Amino acid sequence: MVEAHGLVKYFGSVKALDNFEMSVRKNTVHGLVGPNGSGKSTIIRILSADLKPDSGDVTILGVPVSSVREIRSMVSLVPELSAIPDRQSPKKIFEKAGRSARLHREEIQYRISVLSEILELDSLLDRNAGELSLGMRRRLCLGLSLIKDSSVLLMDGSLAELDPGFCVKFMEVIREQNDKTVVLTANNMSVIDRVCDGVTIIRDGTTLLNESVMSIRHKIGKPAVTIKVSPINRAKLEAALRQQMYVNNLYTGEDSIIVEVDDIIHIPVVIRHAAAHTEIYEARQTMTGIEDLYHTFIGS
Ligand SMILES: Nc1ncnc2c1ncn2[C@@H]1O[C@H](COP(=O)(O)OP(=O)(O)OP(=O)(O)O)[C@@H](O)[C@H]1O
Repeated sequence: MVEAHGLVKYFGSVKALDNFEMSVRKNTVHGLVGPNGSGKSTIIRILSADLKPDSGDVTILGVPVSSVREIRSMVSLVPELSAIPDRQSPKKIFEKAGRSARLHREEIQYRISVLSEILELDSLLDRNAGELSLGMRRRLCLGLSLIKDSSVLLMDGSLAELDPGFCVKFMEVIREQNDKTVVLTANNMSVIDRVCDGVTIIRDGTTLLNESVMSIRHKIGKPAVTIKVSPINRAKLEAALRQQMYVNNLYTGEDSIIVEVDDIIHIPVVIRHAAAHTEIYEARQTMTGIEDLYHTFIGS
């Protein structure tokens, strides 16, 4: 549905995206997670046809992002908080957004009533937006992206300051509509674990993992060992481990490897195997889970 392949983007001499890859399935909520400065906003800007990549292919529902007009009609970017005027009421702000989306008056009023109920803003519609709490202004931003009926919602940090219970409920409403795909960015895995169907982990503009959250969850609870190893012979070690019957999965981070095994008794065997190939700096028994994977990948 959203496909990004071999994306490269420079800002002057800064390489913000370096061969970035991402696949997002239709009608899913997909998280893009990575440390500060890893390239998340750059990707969101490219997906919203606000920024051109230097090279690579990006399509949304088969349409290349270079078809700016078509992409903008399919995609809605949740506005930043700074786009909310303090001295106008949420109702007026919604009405203005509805008119910009060329909706009829009745349609605008209908959408305001539906959205304000979903966003629990009904009792605040006539207040000045500047008097609303931060979370309520965030909800208003989400509502503004929903006033027109777009197939793709892009949320760049838009769930910050929102309580987790609301985020889960909100995404359920989006899922029930059966025709919306969400790409959201986050700096931590808790939001991904709660609301996403798929996740892409990015570091330094490069994709480290693109997988469904379900398949990651299936791995939770499986015994694993995280080993920090010397780079010498590391590739050979990884190839050798992949050959072992007792190794279920192997994830490679910058300086460590997570080896998921079928039974806890195989953990010492993995460590012996690793020691035969290269120097081990640290070995820690873990259970594979979303948080573990993330920290291994980004090296924190
Ligand atoms: N307009 C710009 N001009 C110059 N450099 C930029 C510009 N936009 C982004 N960058 C650089 O590109 C890299 C990626 O930035 P980006 O904003 O995409 O990261 P991010 O993952 O969204 O970060 P954060 O989590 O802090 O919001 C950074 O090194 C950043 O300094």
